[in-house]
Amino acid sequence: MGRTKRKRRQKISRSFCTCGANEELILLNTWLKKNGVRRKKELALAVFSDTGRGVLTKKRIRPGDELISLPLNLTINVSTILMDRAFCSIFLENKIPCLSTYKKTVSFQSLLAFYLTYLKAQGIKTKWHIYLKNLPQEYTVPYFLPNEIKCNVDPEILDVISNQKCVIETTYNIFFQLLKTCKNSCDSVSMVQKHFCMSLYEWAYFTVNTRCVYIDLSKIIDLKNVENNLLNIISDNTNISLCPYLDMINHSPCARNETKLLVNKDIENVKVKDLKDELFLDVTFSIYTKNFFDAHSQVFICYGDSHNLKLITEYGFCIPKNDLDYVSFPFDIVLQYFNTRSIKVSLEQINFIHSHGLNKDLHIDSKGLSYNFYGLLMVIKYYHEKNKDISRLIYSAAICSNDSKLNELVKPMAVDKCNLISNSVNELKKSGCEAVELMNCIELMCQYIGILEKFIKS
Ligand SMILES: C[S@@+](CC[C@H](N)C(=O)[O-])C[C@H]1O[C@@H](n2cnc3c(N)ncnc32)[C@H](O)[C@@H]1O
Repeated sequence: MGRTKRKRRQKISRSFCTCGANEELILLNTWLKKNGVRRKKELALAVFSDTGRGVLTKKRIRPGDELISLPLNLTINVSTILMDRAFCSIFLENKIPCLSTYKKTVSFQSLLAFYLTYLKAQGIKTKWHIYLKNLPQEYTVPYFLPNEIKCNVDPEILDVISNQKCVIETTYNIFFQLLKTCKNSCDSVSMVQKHFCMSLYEWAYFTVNTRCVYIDLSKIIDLKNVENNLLNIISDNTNISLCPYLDMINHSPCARNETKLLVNKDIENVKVKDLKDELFLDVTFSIYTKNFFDAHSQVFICYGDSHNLKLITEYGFCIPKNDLDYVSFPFDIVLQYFNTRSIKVSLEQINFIHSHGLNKDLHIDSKGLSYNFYGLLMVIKYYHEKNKDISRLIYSAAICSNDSKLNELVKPMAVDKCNLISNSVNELKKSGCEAVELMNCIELMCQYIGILEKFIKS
């Protein structure tokens, strides 16, 4: 390749602009440095044309390199909440006996979101205000789509949104009630009482959803033997934390990384009552990459092997032509379909299907029918045939699943679904709405159409 061509190519691949002059980000960098963040000097924040804001490396990065290391007290984790006496008082000094009334009813994610609204309400009075200022103002998840658009969005996506709505509304109502009946009237509590509203809570919920990192603190803090503690209302584990700067790194399915918690050996099983901010100065959370990154390219980590339904609904972005995508067929819909085609399914067959778990994970992906879907169709087609040991047949399906008669059995259903999705996509395109969250839904629905068309042609 000649020099001019090489230069032109470099220009094309450098589709980003750095954020060096952004005042908020300069403040964030200064604050992080002052508080002990260690990160590769060559990392800088930049806005990329394809992924938006992310982390750029100015020099080549190699597998094994540490990207960022944060002292634990520079992350917002379960101990941050437990050490915040005023925040805890909302639950512990309340007219409602909230630890028993709401015992195991609130997910840690919801509590962390509530804590974020509490911090946000403090304005510049919280030590986190520079971090909070640099968080996105809004999120591109379909949860925020207007109702008139949602009616044409795929039911799979709508299912996730409706679960999110249910969790958000239930926990919002609990926190709203607790703020009303809280007996502590210190400044920080009054501030959150004044500012707490649904839009702030939704923002906080999706901030946590899109940015949290898994950190298991169970070896450091004794979170089991706690009575009369805010933790009593938590229904799940507390292993998620907000990590400034680390949460600026975007996702790539090809990225590989690992995290390490480096703990001073004196710190072990600390009792909740003994928690102190200084304790965690010597505990650091580090992330290491296992990839090469060229100079002047974006650094990525992997948020987990995720199909687009999850990426779109939980994180607000999608990966084009994601191999992990699949089209689901709920069992009751499949049964309805058999009914309309006069394909008889006996009670005996239904029992067999349930006892072998073949009523779950029924889907089609780019390789064809899922194992369970294939097994289910075997039961439908061969269960009553003499000389066929159905259990053995299902077992053999794990090794070889190329009975084209079984595909034919459900192709009309795939055709119907494909047409339905195509019509909905056309309606969505007609809406004129160009919001990222809608474009992502359309991308996923088109991916579903592609998967189904391939299956129908097979
Ligand atoms: C942990 S944050 C990463 C930093 C974020 N871009 C920012 O500006 O603060 C996760 C969010 O970044 C965006 N994101 C991450 N990976 C992406 C990708 N591959 N393509 C597009 N957006 C991505 C999504 O909005 C996601 O919710």
